[in-house]
Amino acid sequence: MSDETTIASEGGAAELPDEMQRPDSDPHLSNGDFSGQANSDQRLNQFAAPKNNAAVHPSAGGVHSGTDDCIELRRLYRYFGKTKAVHDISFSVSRGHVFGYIGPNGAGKTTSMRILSTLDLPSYGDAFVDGFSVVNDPELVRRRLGFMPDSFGTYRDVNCEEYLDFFARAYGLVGRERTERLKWVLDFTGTVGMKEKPIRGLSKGMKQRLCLGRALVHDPAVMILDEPAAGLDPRARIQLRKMIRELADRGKTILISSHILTELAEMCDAVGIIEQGQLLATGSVDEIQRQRNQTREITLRVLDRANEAAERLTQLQNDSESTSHVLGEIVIDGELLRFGFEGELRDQAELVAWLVGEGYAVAEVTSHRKSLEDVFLQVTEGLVQ
Ligand SMILES: Nc1ncnc2c1ncn2[C@@H]1O[C@H](COP(=O)(O)OP(=O)(O)OP(=O)(O)O)[C@@H](O)[C@H]1O
Repeated sequence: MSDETTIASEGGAAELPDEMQRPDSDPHLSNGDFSGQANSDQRLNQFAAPKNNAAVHPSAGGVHSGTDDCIELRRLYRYFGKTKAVHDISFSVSRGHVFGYIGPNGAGKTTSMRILSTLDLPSYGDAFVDGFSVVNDPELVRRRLGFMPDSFGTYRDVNCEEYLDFFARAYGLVGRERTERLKWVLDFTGTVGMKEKPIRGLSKGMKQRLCLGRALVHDPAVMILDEPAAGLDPRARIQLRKMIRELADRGKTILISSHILTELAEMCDAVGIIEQGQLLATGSVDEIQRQRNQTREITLRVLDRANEAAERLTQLQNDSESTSHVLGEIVIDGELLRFGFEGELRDQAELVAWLVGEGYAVAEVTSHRKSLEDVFLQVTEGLVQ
């Protein structure tokens, strides 16, 4: 996680080529309105401008992408001196989808999320939230976005309800609308029972719920969640996962970073794997697994003559040069034969049929692709800048 207070002093983009330089500023110091600065930089316009098929958003008077992409990163760069925290990242997330952002420590996840949340500016490129540019329309972005940072703020002495009420007021909610919204948020996040508790007395899981509530209080279209499950116990993680899926089913678009890869695999419609500021792979978990890894792990339970069956399989692999599948080394564990298998499901079915045809009693077949965790380890190299 980056330190918010260091942005202004360390925000140079020294390594970027001249034509890609953007004058830096601290968005906090500029009172959140840096659209003037961005507009004055003509070099930004090629990326801040709408796509060819873009339409003008009628109500807000700004620019809408005209597509169903609710989050879009377009050739995004963020350098801190020599550190390429984000280097030419582009991807988009469709409305109502959950996108998992996976990467090792220091990969650039928080940096990109902070840019999307208008807490930092890109060195080059742009990002769009519900069609609005974080560079040119940060105010419009903020109204559509709920950000859950990976650390809680410092409001320790207020209680949970006062905390949520403060943010609801800050977003301009008044009267019955505010009361009803707060009630919904407390209900949805399961924080009703602790609404009068001071924040300093909350456990980690309770704080995470409250933080999610804060991000939801103005009913944003887009949610950016930076490692929301960090430090939660298994039950709380399952509950959080359900909440996130439910929010997506209600039409919210969600970008979520996590180190708990199996969790992301279950919850996300698509994932992006990032390392050293670069996007190494993107797509649905299934697509990435298929692209990166044709290998399935197969386990067969062969009754009576497992050793002999293993020998015949190895012989078959060595003899037939023309087969479309490849068998890895076979590990024998009693009745179980385990091996990697590169090929289609149909090839696998044919292999099992052949064994049965040869008279072996194949009692069980299990086959699965490598997990997201395996693919992650295969794609990334564990490099740190
Ligand atoms: N304000 C800053 N000043 C200088 N360097 C920074 C700053 N913020 C981030 N960095 C650097 O940018 C790189 C990416 O950091 P970032 O926090 O985005 O990674 P991350 O993927 O979120 O990591 P983690 O999973 O550990 O939170 C790191 O090398 C980090 O040291």
